[in-house]
Amino acid sequence: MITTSLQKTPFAALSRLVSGVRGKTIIITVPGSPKGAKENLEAVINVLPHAVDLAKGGTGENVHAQLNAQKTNNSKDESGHQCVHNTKHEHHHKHEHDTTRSFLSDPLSGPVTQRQRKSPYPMITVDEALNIIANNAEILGSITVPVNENLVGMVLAEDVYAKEPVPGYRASIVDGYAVVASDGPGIYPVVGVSIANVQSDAMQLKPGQITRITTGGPIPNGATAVVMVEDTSLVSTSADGLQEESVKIHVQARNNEWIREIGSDTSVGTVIVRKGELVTAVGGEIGVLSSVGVREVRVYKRPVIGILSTGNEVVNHNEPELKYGQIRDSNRPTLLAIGKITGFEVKDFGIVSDNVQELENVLKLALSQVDVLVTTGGVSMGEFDLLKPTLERSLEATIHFGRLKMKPGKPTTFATIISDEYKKLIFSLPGNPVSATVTSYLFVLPALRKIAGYDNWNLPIVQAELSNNISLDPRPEYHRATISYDYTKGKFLAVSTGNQISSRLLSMCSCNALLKLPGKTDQLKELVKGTMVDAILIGQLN
Ligand SMILES: Nc1nc2c(c(=O)[nH]1)N[C@H]1C(S)=C(S)[C@@H](COP(=O)(O)OP(=O)(O)OC[C@H]3O[C@@H](n4cnc5c(N)ncnc54)[C@H](O)[C@@H]3O)O[C@H]1N2
Ligand code: MOO
Ligand SMILES: [Mg+2]
Repeated sequence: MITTSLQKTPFAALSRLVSGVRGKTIIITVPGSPKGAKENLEAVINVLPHAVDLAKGGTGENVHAQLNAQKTNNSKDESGHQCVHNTKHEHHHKHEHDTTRSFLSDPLSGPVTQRQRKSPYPMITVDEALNIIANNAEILGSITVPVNENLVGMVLAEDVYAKEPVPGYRASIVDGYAVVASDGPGIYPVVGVSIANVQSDAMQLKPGQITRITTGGPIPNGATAVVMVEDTSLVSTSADGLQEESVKIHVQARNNEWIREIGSDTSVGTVIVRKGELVTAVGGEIGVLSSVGVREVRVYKRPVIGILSTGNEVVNHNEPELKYGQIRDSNRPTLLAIGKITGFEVKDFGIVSDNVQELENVLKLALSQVDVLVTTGGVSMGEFDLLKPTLERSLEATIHFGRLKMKPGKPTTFATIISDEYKKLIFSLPGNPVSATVTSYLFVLPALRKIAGYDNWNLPIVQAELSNNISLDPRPEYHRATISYDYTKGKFLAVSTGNQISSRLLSMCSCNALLKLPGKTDQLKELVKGTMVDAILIGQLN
């Protein structure tokens, strides 16, 4: 079965087909895919009568006789095993068992002549891909965490209410004098001082009296307003001249003027943050939670992301010198930075060579430690592009898609694997640096946001006007641009970052938006300056 499959794809060498005999029963395992199952079964179906005969304890002579009669071509290998070649099978080349064994030990030595020449993955649209990802990205559960600056980027797993009122006591909004408003303007004795500080109890104020008060100071019982110090004048002092004895109030205070009532900023029971809302870096959520005495909140667990680069030619970016054919790893530093800045915990799994065993080992190690694994490189049609077969065959991952109708990012691959009861997501992004970066924003980030519990996990989109003509690509393009708001025009303007080839990382520099451009048609070959397009915001507006 493997020999036949190898003529269709070198990945057959990764297959773990097992056949054997238990008692008198022949057991043959075939791959799960209908196509693979059919091909493999067809490869052995003609020898089954012979095998069954032998398994039943027969000599095989009957079958030999039949097969000979059918002019089936038999040959014998050195070990004496029968090797039956199906007459229907056409041999375009000589294949020997030694070669087969070497395929098995190292698929990379499989003959390139037998590689697949068409991708077996259907090309689906970006929207279809996003739907598939959304259906697989699940919340990981929730944890209780303290309220502090580390809460930024987390999403609430519960509605949180104010436990205490703010302010907790009637407080002055200004520096001045607490008065009984109905007393009106006039000269009054200063009977006390209420500064913003701990106090044993509220002071008492009777009509005809005033107290000095500072901003935030507790309003004495009986006071109904505060008059600003600017609206008063000193009349008399204590004998030593250090204290105010009486003060003239120049204005008519209104009832409750300059007083913050208990709970007037935040009343008990107010919803501060709702389930599904993000604690932003703007600070409001953390500030309010702190102000009302909420010391802990329940938030969704944030996914831990693993990042690795693949490729024999890829070396650490800080390598002092490059050998001929080597390339510095720009994908890993980029993706680590994106993961970190968007608020997720990232783990670095380094650079993995294009070797099935090494890939399998590192992928397994990474998947034991992370919720989402992001790899770059090795997903297209080259004979060293091993991610897809390794994921499917060595890790038993389910590949949901392996080719997208988009530029950059065509070979973007998405797989899942059930591990530790959780469904883990694997994004195998294309190796081209721009493709890896763009697809990490378009696919990985929304998935992370959905797992982290965001109500709205999609990236924001605004409309922007093209500042240049742009020729369209046959595939819908995610064109890198810098957008900024033009106040005179009252709209966003988009300036292309130049040559958009997927290897040119400079096109990502100063880019804050991905323009969604349609694929080229006979009717529409370019978008002209002035056209309004959707711009997916991936960076800050400056
Ligand atoms: N016959 C076909 N060839 C290619 C197709 C296709 O459909 N048919 N697709 C092309 C497209 S589109 C892309 S995108 C790339 C994707 O390639 P892979 O994901 O297989 O990535 P590699 O082959 O490993 O590398 C591609 C390119 O990127 C460089 N690279 C890889 N990793 C890094 C890194 N960490 N840092 C910097 N640069 C990296 C690598 O050296 C290659 O130049 O396939 C096309 N081919
Ligand atoms: O789709 Mo590839 O990502 O153009 O370069
Ligand atoms: Mg490749």
